[in-house]
Amino acid sequence: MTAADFVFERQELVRFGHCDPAGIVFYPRYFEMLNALVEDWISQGLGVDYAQLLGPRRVGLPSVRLVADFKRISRMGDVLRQRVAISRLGRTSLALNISFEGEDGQRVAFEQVLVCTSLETHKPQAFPDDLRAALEQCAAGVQAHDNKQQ
Ligand SMILES: CC(C)(COP(=O)(O)OP(=O)(O)OC[C@H]1O[C@@H](n2cnc3c(N)ncnc32)[C@H](O)[C@@H]1OP(=O)(O)O)[C@@H](O)C(=O)NCCC(=O)NCCSC(=O)c1ccc(O)cc1
Repeated sequence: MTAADFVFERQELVRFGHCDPAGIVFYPRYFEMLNALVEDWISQGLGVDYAQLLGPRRVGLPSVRLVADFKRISRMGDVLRQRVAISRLGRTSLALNISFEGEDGQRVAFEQVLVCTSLETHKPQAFPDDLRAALEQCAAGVQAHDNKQQ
């Protein structure tokens, strides 16, 4: 995964409330950071309001697969660079690679698969048109960038 593959990036400060008595990030807090990152990418990066999607539009994006590799510890006051890459866009599913990095290198690497569902039936359904168009545009941007590199 190179920098050109990432479609969304931001920084998050590690706070007191993220840490355990050992003074390092407690791993469930990383999953909360991951969830917030994906919500904000969809709303801010893709321009599809996540609260509207889950609320009035009744579209869910539950995770069906989530793998985490914890490579280095993080402490209060660290700034984590958080980056999202699309590894596969299917009919109803979206596979992501997500990286949290500190000054010493990668802290956590996630592989996540989300599935688009109806919150009425909790069954998989195709992505709504606006979300699919934004995801396709995002993935195509990375592709175009990759082609330029070659
Ligand atoms: C989501 C499901 C309805 C999908 O049903 P399935 O029977 O698996 O559907 P399908 O077999 O048709 O698969 C659907 C797609 O997912 C893909 N899929 C399904 N499982 C997997 C796994 N394990 N790996 C990769 N891809 C998968 C599959 O390949 C299909 O892809 P497409 O080709 O792109 O269509 C069902 O798996 C389910 O209900 N799982 C439980 C989900 C759950 O409870 N997750 C944890 C809680 S969700 C959560 O925390 C949350 C946080 C924040 C939010 O905003 C929303 C939810």
